[in-house]
Amino acid sequence: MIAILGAGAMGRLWAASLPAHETAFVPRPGQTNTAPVHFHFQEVDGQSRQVTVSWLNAADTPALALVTTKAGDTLDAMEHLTNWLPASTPIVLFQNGLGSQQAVAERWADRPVLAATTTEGANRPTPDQVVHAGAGETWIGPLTDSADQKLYAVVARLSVSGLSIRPEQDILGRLWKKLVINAGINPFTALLDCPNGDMLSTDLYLSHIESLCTEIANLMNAVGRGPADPEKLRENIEAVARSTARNTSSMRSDVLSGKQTEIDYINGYLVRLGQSRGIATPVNQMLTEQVQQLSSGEQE
Ligand SMILES: NC(=O)C1=CN([C@@H]2O[C@H](COP(=O)(O)OP(=O)(O)OC[C@H]3O[C@@H](n4cnc5c(N)ncnc54)[C@H](OP(=O)(O)O)[C@@H]3O)[C@@H](O)[C@H]2O)C=CC1
Ligand SMILES: CC(C)(CO)C(=O)C(=O)O
Repeated sequence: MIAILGAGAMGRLWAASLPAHETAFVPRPGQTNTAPVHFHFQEVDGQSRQVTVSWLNAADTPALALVTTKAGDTLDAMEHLTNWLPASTPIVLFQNGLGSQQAVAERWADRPVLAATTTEGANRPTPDQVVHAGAGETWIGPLTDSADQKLYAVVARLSVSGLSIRPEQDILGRLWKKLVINAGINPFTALLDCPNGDMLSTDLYLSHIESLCTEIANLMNAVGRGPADPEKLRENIEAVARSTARNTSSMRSDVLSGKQTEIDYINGYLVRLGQSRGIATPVNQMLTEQVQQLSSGEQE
């Protein structure tokens, strides 16, 4: 049995892709409605099928747990999850950005905690519909000592889904690469309310991207994630913006649907890191504050 904490787009993608009856969603504390969850799942090729997923019950002892909550919900949600899980059960964190993964790994340092970064794309146009919008790759790697020996078994277990999964010893390195892309695309597209490709020609983007990349490179070099060259970071950001030109970024999508964004774990993480290292991050700070205002409805 694989427990999935977070029955949103990503959690449902995994539930639909793994063998039927092998997964169960973890209920929230005090949740009374434990009727199975039914939803329509649309595959990448456009075919649809009905999926049914049960809720975990007290008698279940999951062999693996996937945590597919948003970054900001993860630490609280994990408190509840760990009551259900044997101490040896591997836990895989799927959050974007950085900060939440390290917080979980520190809090549960004795448990096998792993992190994943994925380029799979899933969305939920209506509550009972999930669309697998794009096939990608998922990289999984250990965050705690006891996760090391579980890595290959976890990858094998999840590969049954048919999704492309690979082991990655330096998962924090991969998360950093994704963080750079998200930090350079997500806040601009949310503030400009535009698809990824359209930000590239805007004044907001053009007047800040050079300084943003310099701030990120300074941080990467300071924390041993270098050598990082601002010009190269910019090229990587722009290559992804062009290859996903018509996409709505997850941050723009969160703002449009009135959800909490993950800005605090993307540019906000970089601001906190800068504060702890004495490195100035004014552009990251400005973007973080503006997106926070946007999603709290304070912006005019
Ligand atoms: N969707 C995608 O294509 C991708 C997503 N990711 C990352 O995966 C993570 C999840 O994303 P996504 O699935 O899109 O987000 P969603 O908002 O669709 O799903 C998150 C789910 O977690 C639930 N949740 C929150 N708190 C708890 C809790 N305490 N206990 C149980 N469930 C809880 C939410 O419930 P409720 O809605 O009721 O609040 C929601 O159903 C994010 O970090 C995202 O960046 C990464 C790459 C691609
Ligand atoms: C790469 C990018 C920017 C694609 O939209 C993404 O990961 C996101 O939207 O969060």
